[in-house]
Formats: sequence, structure tokens, C-alpha cells
Amino acid sequence: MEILIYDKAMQLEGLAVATIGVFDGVHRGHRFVFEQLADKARERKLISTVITFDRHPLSVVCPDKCPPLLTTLDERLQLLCATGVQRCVVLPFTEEMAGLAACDFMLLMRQQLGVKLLLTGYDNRFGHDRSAGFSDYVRYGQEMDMDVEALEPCNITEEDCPVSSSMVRRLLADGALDKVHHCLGRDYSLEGQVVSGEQIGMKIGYPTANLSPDTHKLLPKAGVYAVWATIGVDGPTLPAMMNIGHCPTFGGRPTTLEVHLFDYNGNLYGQTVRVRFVGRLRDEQRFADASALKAQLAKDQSDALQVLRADAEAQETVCGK
Ligand SMILES: Cc1cc2nc3c(=O)[nH]c(=O)nc-3n(C[C@H](O)[C@H](O)[C@H](O)COP(=O)(O)O)c2cc1C
Ligand SMILES: Nc1ncnc2c1ncn2[C@@H]1O[C@H](COP(=O)(O)OP(=O)(O)O)[C@@H](O)[C@H]1O
Repeated sequence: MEILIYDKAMQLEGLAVATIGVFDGVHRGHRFVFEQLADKARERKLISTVITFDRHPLSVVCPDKCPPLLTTLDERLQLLCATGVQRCVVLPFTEEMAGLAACDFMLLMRQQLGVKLLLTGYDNRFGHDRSAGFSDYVRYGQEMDMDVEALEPCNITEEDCPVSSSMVRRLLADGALDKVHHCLGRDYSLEGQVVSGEQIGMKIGYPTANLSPDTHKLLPKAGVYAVWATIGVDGPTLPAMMNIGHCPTFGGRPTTLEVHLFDYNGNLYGQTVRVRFVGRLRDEQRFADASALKAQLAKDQSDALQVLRADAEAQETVCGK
């Protein structure tokens, strides 16, 4: 996939079929859209193009209402790459961009990005003038030689509702990992730099890498999780358990993300670790003392291993098909 960062002088070659959105999470509903994009691209011999923003528009337009995000820009681009989309244009979402009316925005797409066909949902709205809707876009399109067609509604549902980024955010806040997996078509994951903590973990026999993820990234519900942990960009992936919480046993702290990797004994400070959330084991608890916590951690380890073994077996079954 060709990734292009928009600038005012941009003049792309070739004619495109495009769709526009944040696509936070690149969930199954989004991928259904990209399939339609690919079909149209083949049918009309156009370049399949996703137009997205470098940040969530709400972070500029109304920061108080901007939700924590399922994916960073890097994660979104990587996931988009895997969909087979040919081109992705990333628009820096500035105040100026936010001020563009839908018609001006369409003109930009037509003149600079070569968009000949725009695919949009009936209820999708873009541009400063939120009053404009699908029939207006069709009319504007006619004036600038751009076809505008409606996307088929999302056919992937969870509890009879179409999958959406906000639904996945709610499910993560509830710790409902199975449903999250269903909506995303994969496990939720996050990456963080390993920073130093209070040096208690090593003393109780469970060293934990304290992760510092992107500040916009959504954290799943507080509690203890079975995770796969990958060290660095292409380091090993190891079974692990993770706590998201406040460590009430040791007096409480601001939210920390701590991961203990099984069968590992090395220095992770300064490295990045990516965790893939496979199962939620329990809520965080306050224990009477460190040895009571330690006993629980031993049980967590065996519970986590059971969940991760089942996950590995399920993967093998899928891959072996
Ligand atoms: C899998 C796991 C589960 C944990 N569960 C709890 C818990 O229920 N209650 C709690 O107070 N701390 C819990 N902790 C956090 C430990 O208190 C924490 O790892 C310890 O304080 C070490 O902190 P440090 O890395 O800053 O030294 C858990 C840690 C892990 C890795
Ligand atoms: N199995 C392991 N899982 C996680 N971290 C480990 C492991 N073995 C060694 N480490 C190292 O130990 C550090 C954590 O030790 P800990 O005493 O919990 O200190 P801190 O409070 O700074 O996190 C990690 O950042 C990592 O560098």
C-alpha cells in the first residue's frame, strides 16, 4: 500500500475510488467497506484509496468529546496495509481542514487526489457544514465530475447492532474480550515503552515490565489478563500475564500497566513490548500482604497458561485447515 501524507501542493496521478473516515480499530465493519472499495476499483479500473486523518477530528473540533482510541496512526496504517487497499492518503487534521465545507473538501479530493468515485454511507457526514447529506454530495459531485455512491450498510453485527468503533470501545471498557474479538476479527492489542516502577515486583519474585502506551490509546477495563507479549519489533512472543490497575495492596498508584513474562529473565527497560489481550482472568484486589498477593499471582500464572494454551491450539487448528 502506498502511504501519502497530504500537503497543499499534492497532485496525485491516476483516478481513484475513495472512501473517507478515521477507521479507528480497522474493525470488521471497516473491512467490509474496503471490500466494496476493492470491488469498485476492479470494476471501474480505479485506484482503491482510503482517505483518513492523522488524528481523530474530535481532538481538534471538540477535544472534550474525543474518545480514547482503539488504534494509533501507525497501527491503523499497518492494519490498512493488510486489507489490500492500494493507496492511503493521510490528511493532517488541522483547524483549517476542520473549517472546509463538504463541497470544498470534495473539490480537494477531485482536483488533488484524483477521486472519480466517492463511496460513502447514506448517513456519513463530512465537512464543516454538517447539514449537507448524501443527496447534497451527489449534487456537488455532478458539478465536479465525481460520482458519489452509497456503501452497503455494515452486515457484521454484535447483538443485532452494526459493528462500530464506539461499540468496541464500550466492550473493552466492560472487559468483554470475546465480543471485542468478534468485532475486530482479532484480539485487541497495545504497545508501550518499558519504564521503571517501584521495584517491588522483583522482590516478590514476579518482576513486571511497566508499560507506557500512547496517551490516546484506550485501556481495557482494569483487571488481570492473559496476554501474549512480543518484545521489540521482531523479538520473541512469550506467554504472559498483565495487570491494569492501581496496585491497592501497596497503597495505590495512578493507573499502571504491568506485564510479567513467563520463563523470561532479562532487562526490558527502554524496549517496547506489545501485548495481545486473550482472556480476562479477574478484577484487581487488595490483598492483606505481599505473600497473599504472591499466592494469587501463582494461581493467575496457571490460569493464564491455560487460556494461552487453548488460544495457541485454536490458532493451530485455524492455520492447519
Ligand atoms: C498478573 C498480575 C496481577 C496483579 N494483581 C494485583 C492485585 O490484584 N492487586 C494488587 O494490589 N496488585 C496486583 N498486581 C500488581 C503488583 O502489585 C505489582 O506488580 C507490584 O506492585 C510490582 O510493582 P513494580 O513493577 O512497580 O515493582 C498484579 C500484578 C500482575 C503482574
Ligand atoms: N519475566 C519478566 N517479566 C517482566 N519483566 C522482567 C522479567 N524478568 C526481568 N524483567 C525485568 O525486570 C523489570 C521489572 O522489575 P520490577 O522489580 O518489577 O521493577 P519495576 O518496578 O521497575 O518495574 C522489567 O522492566 C524488566 O526489565
